[in-house]
Amino acid sequence: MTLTGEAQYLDLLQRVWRTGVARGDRTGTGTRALFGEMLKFDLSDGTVPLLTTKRVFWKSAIRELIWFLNGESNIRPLVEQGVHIWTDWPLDAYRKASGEAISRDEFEARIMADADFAARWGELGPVYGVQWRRWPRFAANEDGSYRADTPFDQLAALVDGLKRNPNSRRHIFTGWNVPYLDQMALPPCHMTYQYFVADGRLSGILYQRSCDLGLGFPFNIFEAAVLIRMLAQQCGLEPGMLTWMGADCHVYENHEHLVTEQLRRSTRPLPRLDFARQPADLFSYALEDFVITGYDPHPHIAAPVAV
Ligand SMILES: Nc1nc(=O)c2c([nH]1)NC[C@@H]1CN(c3ccc(C(=O)N[C@@H](CCC(=O)O)C(=O)O)cc3)CN21
Ligand SMILES: O=c1ccn([C@H]2C[C@H](O)[C@@H](COP(=O)(O)O)O2)c(=O)[nH]1
Repeated sequence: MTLTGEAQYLDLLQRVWRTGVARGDRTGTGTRALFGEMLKFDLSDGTVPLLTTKRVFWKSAIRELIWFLNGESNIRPLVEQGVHIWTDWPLDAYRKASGEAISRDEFEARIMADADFAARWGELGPVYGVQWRRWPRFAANEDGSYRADTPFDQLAALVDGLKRNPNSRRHIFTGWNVPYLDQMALPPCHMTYQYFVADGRLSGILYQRSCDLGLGFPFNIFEAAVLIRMLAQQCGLEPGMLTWMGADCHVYENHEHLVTEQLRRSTRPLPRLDFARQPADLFSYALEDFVITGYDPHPHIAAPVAV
């Protein structure tokens, strides 16, 4: 039987948990993993893959997506909006550098209160937003040396390309800027996006090199779908399919309670997304523009994030 929608995710979660290979990992937590998986979500009926077998904080996800689209790389604007998902990495760096046993709440309070502190300690490096909107670019001098040129806006170029040349097979953007990876708090996980226009519909593929199925996936798949919807709205297209390709698909060993509980639950209909208005461009959306209806999830399941 071919699984659709959220059932595919639950199936993957179960297969990874039951049959995944045990692997040590960078964080020291331990994972079970399968390599090379694909899931497909039909967006053409207006629904979005926002999981129903646990509550997903979709407003945080949209705020993160808007933060990427704004080209941001500092946690301060997220923290100011009550989004905590990126705090642990700068917090860990600060604790190691200062030796202070500062709590997460205190750290976030300082980030909000003190702009200089935020500039020094809230920075994630040239992560997603920077590469999406300001990929560094160089121009050759006559003597063969290079000088910095204006950065390249991959997202603006993508929208332009989708409008001007829908049949192109080159509608791609990526955060994987190899020489800058070691300056990033974390190299991109949802790293490459490609789009396809046919019969007036926009489809997309997300290639994710590394996926925390418990905590990362629910945000990643929803944001990838929302981005297709935004691009489609901007380009006068209808939504098509979202294909998700996961390379290292893992479940952290300390997420057993999440897996067990979530697999016990039955899926409910996926919610739909509508837009309250048509913003002028891809970079002018606000949270209020996203109207989610029919979201009736099972309760949230808390799980620790591996840092
Ligand atoms: N191990 C790991 N997993 C990830 O998913 C992940 C990283 N690291 N590092 C970078 C980003 C940050 N992202 C995160 C980080 C934390 C949550 C998280 O804790 N989510 C909880 C609570 C959300 C909230 O409080 O708003 C959840 O239940 O969804 C989700 C995504 C995705 N990424
Ligand atoms: O959007 C994201 C960001 C991160 N993750 C997960 C995947 C891994 O568990 C970690 C990153 O660790 P690496 O050692 O760099 O692979 O974060 C995610 O699922 N989604």
